[in-house]
Amino acid sequence: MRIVDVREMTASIASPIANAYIDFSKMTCSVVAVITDVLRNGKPVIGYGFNSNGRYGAGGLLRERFLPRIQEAAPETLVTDAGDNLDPFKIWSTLMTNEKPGGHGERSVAVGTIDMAVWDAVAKIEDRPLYRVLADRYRGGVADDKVWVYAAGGYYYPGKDLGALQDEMKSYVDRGYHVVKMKIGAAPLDEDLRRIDAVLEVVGEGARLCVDANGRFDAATALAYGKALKPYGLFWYEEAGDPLDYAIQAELAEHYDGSLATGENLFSHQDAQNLIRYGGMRPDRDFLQFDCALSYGLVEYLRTLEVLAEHGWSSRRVVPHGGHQMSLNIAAGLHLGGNESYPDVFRPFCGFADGIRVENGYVGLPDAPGIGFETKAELFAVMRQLAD
Ligand SMILES: O=C([O-])CC(=O)C(=O)O
Ligand SMILES: [Mg+2]
Repeated sequence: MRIVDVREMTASIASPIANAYIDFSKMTCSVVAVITDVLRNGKPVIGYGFNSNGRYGAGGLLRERFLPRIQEAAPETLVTDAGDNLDPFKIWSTLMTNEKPGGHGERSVAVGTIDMAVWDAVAKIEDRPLYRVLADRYRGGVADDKVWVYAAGGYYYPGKDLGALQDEMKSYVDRGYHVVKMKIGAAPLDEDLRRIDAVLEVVGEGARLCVDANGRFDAATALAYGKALKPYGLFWYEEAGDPLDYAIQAELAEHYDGSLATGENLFSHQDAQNLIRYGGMRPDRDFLQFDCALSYGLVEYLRTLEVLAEHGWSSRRVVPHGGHQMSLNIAAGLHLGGNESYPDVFRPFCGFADGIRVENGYVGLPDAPGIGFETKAELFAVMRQLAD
């Protein structure tokens, strides 16, 4: 078998929401299709991927550098030795030819998007859901049949008052979520505390709420928030300082004894290792949020999980950013702790299979081959444009 074409396009995920660092008024997302010559029901098997959210589409990198490397490679160098399926590891090495180490920048987004499409194709060619493929390859055949998810939202947007924030959070609880997440850091501390109090009126105890500062705070502000948040007993306090400032993270961990979470803006296993070495993260209570789509894909994620294991971290402490079906498959197949979910924001690149409801904070996965994009009509309507 072989790859016959790789295509990309840029889709908009613009909306008026804002976190403490950016608004999403111009946010875009790359979508990639890997088209193979394998036929199912007379149609070619196509793998799809997209680049999660928070980093813009990587169309320039894809068109100028990464897709040509696949197109120019001898087809037999991209498949398994038996020649019966794509080999994500060989494709990854081809993509990374003549790339220096370090300074990971956003090429990791381009590679992560292609990697997602490759794994979708691999599982479709095996005619099985990706999480089952992963469990067989890496976890002795045992997949989790449901994944813990939390509802991420609570953004700032023009005209949004406390009542609207409460309505939003109540609707997540009504839809089966047990834990919700809201943004902090775009307002002064006292106003954020009023927002937190308002959300807790709706969701109940602090253990059902995460807060996310999106890397906005300097050390003093991170600590001041930490002090004010402590009595709430929150589920976690996320990305307080700059994601690459491990000293802030470590200092916060010394003073804040509740759970911390970070990692969505770390894009390689080396960066993950630096966080573990220097960021003061505690394997008994903290959470790691690396997002494969932003960080060189699942091939690299496997290396990241290995590094974590070497440092004594359980894969159950990993709860990826991004709320996408790829991470949901990885969570179920590789025994992560859960996955983010965006019930409402980033449409249509949010949410999971149509018709599978969240129950008591857990969501199941469809039995469809691949990642399951075809089970999410609104998203697949965008992706399939690349097939025509
Ligand atoms: O607002 C964003 O950039 C998304 C984010 O941090 C999250 O989902 O944790
Ligand atoms: Mg975040």
